[in-house]
Amino acid sequence: MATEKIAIGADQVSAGIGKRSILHGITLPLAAGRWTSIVGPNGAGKSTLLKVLAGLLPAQTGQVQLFGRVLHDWQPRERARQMAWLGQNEAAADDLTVLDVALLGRLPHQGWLQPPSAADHAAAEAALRQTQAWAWRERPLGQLSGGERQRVLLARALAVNAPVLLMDEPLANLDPPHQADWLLLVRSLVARGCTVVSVLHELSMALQTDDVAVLQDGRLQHHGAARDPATHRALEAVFDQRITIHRVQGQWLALPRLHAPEAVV
Ligand SMILES: Nc1ncnc2c1ncn2[C@@H]1O[C@H](COP(=O)(O)OP(=O)(O)OP(=O)(O)O)[C@@H](O)[C@H]1O
Repeated sequence: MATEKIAIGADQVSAGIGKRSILHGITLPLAAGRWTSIVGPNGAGKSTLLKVLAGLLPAQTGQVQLFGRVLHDWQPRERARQMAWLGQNEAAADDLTVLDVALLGRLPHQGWLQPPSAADHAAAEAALRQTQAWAWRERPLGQLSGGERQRVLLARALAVNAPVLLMDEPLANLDPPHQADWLLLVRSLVARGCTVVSVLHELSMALQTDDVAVLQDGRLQHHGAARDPATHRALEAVFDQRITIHRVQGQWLALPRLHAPEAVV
């Protein structure tokens, strides 16, 4: 990894909220053109780490670099063009139409008080088509189901056309076919050089990514290739051996261990 170009990386990052310390000395360089999932038990600090990488929460010590430049040295608009964000349970104005929501992803490309250009409309349309949400473009966001809404918010992030895409629980509310579509979509973005970082609870989905960062109690326990047995052992360990990882029909799957580990023969 040392010779690879790093798109975004945390260097000795510690962070917290109020007086609560959440992340402790995390160093996580993420190579350009790779897809990394951040996984770990509830409360491990996954969302907090993603927010620090996005610059939405300041690091208390250490720093985050985006394409070799410290995050707070970037101009906000310039940074917003480089890095798109899809948060968990994102608030969005329910009376905006689906098309207007997707166009919000184009704000970093627009001049102050400038209306969206033809290029902005084309990018929003392409993003909505990619998530199969174009047919709803005139509908208010508030009238959509949870999964439909998620696909529109994903389109808003895609419309940015940023080289780095950070997503917190992007699969929330998506049905299995749309989860599979999302996997294929992200694969195609990564094939075109995009760097993707996603917090994923669904371990079998996380095992489809290139690399896995395993967090526990605010510390990075492991960072390695999704196919590496050492990564599988790290995952089983942070989940108290309550899951096991198997290869089934060419894919790695995490299965729940239904008996306590000591009872397994
Ligand atoms: N606003 C907040 N104020 C205080 N503590 C917080 C706040 N937000 C999160 N925390 C705490 O920080 C820790 C890490 O939270 P975080 O949301 O990053 O975990 P996570 O790994 O994403 O969890 P989950 O898998 O449950 O989504 C948790 O113990 C949580 O209770």
